[in-house]
Amino acid sequence: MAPQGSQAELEFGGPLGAAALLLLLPATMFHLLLVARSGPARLLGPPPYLPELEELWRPWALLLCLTWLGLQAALYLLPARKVAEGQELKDKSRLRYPINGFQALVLTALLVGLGVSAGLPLSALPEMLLPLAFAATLTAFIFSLLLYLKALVAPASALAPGGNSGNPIYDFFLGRELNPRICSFDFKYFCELRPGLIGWVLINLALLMQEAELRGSPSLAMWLVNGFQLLYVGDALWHEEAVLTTMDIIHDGFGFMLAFGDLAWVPFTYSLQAQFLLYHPEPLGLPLASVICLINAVGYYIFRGANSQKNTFRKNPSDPRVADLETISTATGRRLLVSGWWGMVRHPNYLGDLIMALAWSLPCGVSHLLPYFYLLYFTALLVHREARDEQQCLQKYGLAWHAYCQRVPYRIVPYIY
Ligand SMILES: NC(=O)C1=CN([C@@H]2O[C@H](COP(=O)(O)OP(=O)(O)OC[C@H]3O[C@@H](n4cnc5c(N)ncnc54)[C@H](OP(=O)(O)O)[C@@H]3O)[C@@H](O)[C@H]2O)C=CC1
Ligand SMILES: CC(C)=CCC[C@@H](C)[C@H]1CC=C2C3=C(CC[C@@]21C)[C@@]1(C)CC[C@H](O)C(C)(C)[C@@H]1CC3
Repeated sequence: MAPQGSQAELEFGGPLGAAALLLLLPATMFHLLLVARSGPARLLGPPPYLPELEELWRPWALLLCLTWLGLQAALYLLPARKVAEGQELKDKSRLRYPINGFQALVLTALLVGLGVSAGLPLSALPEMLLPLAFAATLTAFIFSLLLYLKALVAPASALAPGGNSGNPIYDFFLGRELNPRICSFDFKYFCELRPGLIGWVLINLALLMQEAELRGSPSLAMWLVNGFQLLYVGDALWHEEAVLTTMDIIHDGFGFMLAFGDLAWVPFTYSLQAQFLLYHPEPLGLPLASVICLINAVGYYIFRGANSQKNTFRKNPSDPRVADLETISTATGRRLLVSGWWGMVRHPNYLGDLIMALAWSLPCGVSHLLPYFYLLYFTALLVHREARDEQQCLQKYGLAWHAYCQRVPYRIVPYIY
């Protein structure tokens, strides 16, 4: 049986914060979906109208959602080019994970291509976003409830460091079990990278196709947003193994926050720029488009460089690509990089990610705040995430972390933050 009432410090404002987020996150998502299609598209104003339950709840939407999850689960179960080992767990064991996410993306693209050429009306998807988002939210709620119940019978060694406070709302939100699995099927790893991320680019593509139907061809702004975000998703799946060292996989339990985040929030709010462009076309000239591409390329260069440098170093510190970098030792035996990307700021990967977020919004112009929602939300998420990670690193590395902070004083943006 799981121990109750763990003494770990509560995050996200404790049970009250978790209860507020349980309501606020879905409400924000529906607000964004409604506002994006409204004429004024005012992020901060009231929604244009409140939809009736009949507009949200459609059994076919739930069926479509479950079919999508089933398809992605089937692709996950296909033979993988590689099986990777995760970080060492409390009981000293390591879990094994299939590396076939990019293969799932390519196979999904082939299936969708075949479907479209056989008459599948993909461009009708944008009209279905509201009921689909409702179905995805419902799925995430029910799924999180099942995960919570599953954790009741999990051994103590399988529980996450947070998410086991004894308060049911807080634990339901944060997630109790670290790596919930049935046989070798890992629910958190599966959800983190596949249905939501691939769903996001599919929604983007449907918006691009509908724009082509409405206006004769997709706009340059729509091409850029689709291209940038496809690069981001393709990159995540290509470097799938790197997700095994992220905070979500190593530290966070699998509860409502990640289930809703992965299955509903990512596909329906990360596609906001493309949604906005469908209803609010933005003329974009080649010179400005080139500058925006350059900004995205700089962001991607920093993001990929920093993430790959850390992953290479964590996998094999004597790899020639990182062997010359300066490091400091810690009492745990693990070393910390203090030169290269990780000597510039303490989270260079967040900096690159934020620069890309700016490039995704710029094609939408500056007439509305709405397309900049992702940048604002993401800044808040990463600042909060950075603080959580600092806390965890301080616990892990103690004095060595202090030394690293002295050596590299800025967190995300050099000389600013
Ligand atoms: N698009 C989105 O919505 C989101 C994207 N992201 C992206 O996901 C990626 C992963 O982010 P996240 O999991 O938060 O964190 P990181 O990948 O930055 O991992 C943090 C960990 O890296 C290790 N580390 C920190 N400093 C050093 C150092 N100097 N040398 C060596 N190791 C170090 C520590 O773990 P240890 O020492 O134990 O290895 C630390 O806990 C980022 O690129 C982020 O931008 C994140 C959230 C949302
Ligand atoms: C507001 C809310 C619902 C919070 C939940 C946060 C999640 C949406 C994000 C937490 C960490 C994430 C990561 C990615 C997507 C968003 C979530 C799930 C990620 C898969 C995006 C692609 C990147 O390349 C990545 C693999 C590094 C990244 C990992 C973290």
